[in-house]
Amino acid sequence: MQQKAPDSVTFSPQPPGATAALVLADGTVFWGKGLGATGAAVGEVVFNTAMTGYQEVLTDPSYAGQIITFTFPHIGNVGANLEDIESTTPAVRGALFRADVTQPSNWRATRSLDAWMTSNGIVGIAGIDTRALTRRIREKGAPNGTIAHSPDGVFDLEDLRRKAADWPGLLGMDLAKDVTCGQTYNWDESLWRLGQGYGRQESPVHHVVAVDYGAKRNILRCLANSGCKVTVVPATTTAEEILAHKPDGVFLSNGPGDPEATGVYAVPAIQGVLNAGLPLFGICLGHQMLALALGGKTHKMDTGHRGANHPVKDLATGKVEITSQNHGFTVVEDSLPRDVAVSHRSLFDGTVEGLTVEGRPVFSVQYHPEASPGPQDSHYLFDRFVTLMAEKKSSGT
Ligand SMILES: NC(=O)CC[C@H](N)C(=O)O
Repeated sequence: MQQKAPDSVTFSPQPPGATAALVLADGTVFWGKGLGATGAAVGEVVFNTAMTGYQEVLTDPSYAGQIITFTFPHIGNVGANLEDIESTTPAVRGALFRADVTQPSNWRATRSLDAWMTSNGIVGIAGIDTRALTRRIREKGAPNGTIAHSPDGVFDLEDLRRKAADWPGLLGMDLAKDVTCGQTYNWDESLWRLGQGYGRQESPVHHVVAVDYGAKRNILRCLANSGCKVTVVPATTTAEEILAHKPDGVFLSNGPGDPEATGVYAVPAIQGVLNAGLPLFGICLGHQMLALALGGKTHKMDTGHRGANHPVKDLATGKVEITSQNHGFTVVEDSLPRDVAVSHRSLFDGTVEGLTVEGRPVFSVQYHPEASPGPQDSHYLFDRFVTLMAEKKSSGT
């Protein structure tokens, strides 16, 4: 959310030993101890309530343009490894922690979180009053802020404040273009992991084209493990190019930024795929852009959903799933055309969490059935997609 810069600000005094600061657009300063990369980065300050999986969270490309406040106080205890990553190049702008990051204690750790953040260019602060910051985000919405780590303890607070105030904010921002893949490739787990054929499907049954708006790896892995050959294509791929791969189904990935902004080029492609009658499955940004392609609207939430314990009701079965979430935009229910039904709903705030389309093999969810991190209650959705592809094939249409 863009904040208007106040005319003059009195900054809170720098405590002795403070080597990092989060400076919000309105001049509020949270002081702490720097870790990870040095320097400054601007972004929207959000919070995530997950108690585990910090490395997956920090590497989720959907966090491009955002600084994450971890509400769970002890982050970094199991260090960092080469496997628990959702992308190779983290897009997050910074990370805020309550407790100091200690030396890792875990057999899988190859380095400390601090060292891993440094080598990945992520600026961090420990010792932040994350409760106060989270309450502020809940009360006033996600502010724009600058995170700065300066080992010599020298800060130009007004410059940092102005950077935050001048940043245009996520509304209207297309960030998928920054995190999508540069070229088409086939998902192959063995390319990503050491060790032979880990999770590999020897004879995939269906061919899925996955449009990468900032896809988390575990989504591609879940598709592959459900029996799919997965061809990953860049965000700007047209409908004709997608259809030229002769897929059995098309998947629309998660991703950062404003769905309307990315939708400028993604929606025409999605509409082309819809017109071809192919089975289609969307997650998070993919869900939001599917809604746009069907004629609906999205809007920015006051407080987004970021965590690993969000209850969602499946309206068809009445079952409640505990879900992993990370989104700041949502589909406007009233904007949906008559043939589009809400299939899932958040039990936190009643917002739309899933869509189905009457008479078409098309569905989407706002949350993350691939978890990473989080519970796997919603994994059945990958099977649902596979079933739609199988039915389409056997109907011969
Ligand atoms: N995880 C996602 O795909 C996020 C979608 C979108 N950028 C949002 O914040 O709502």
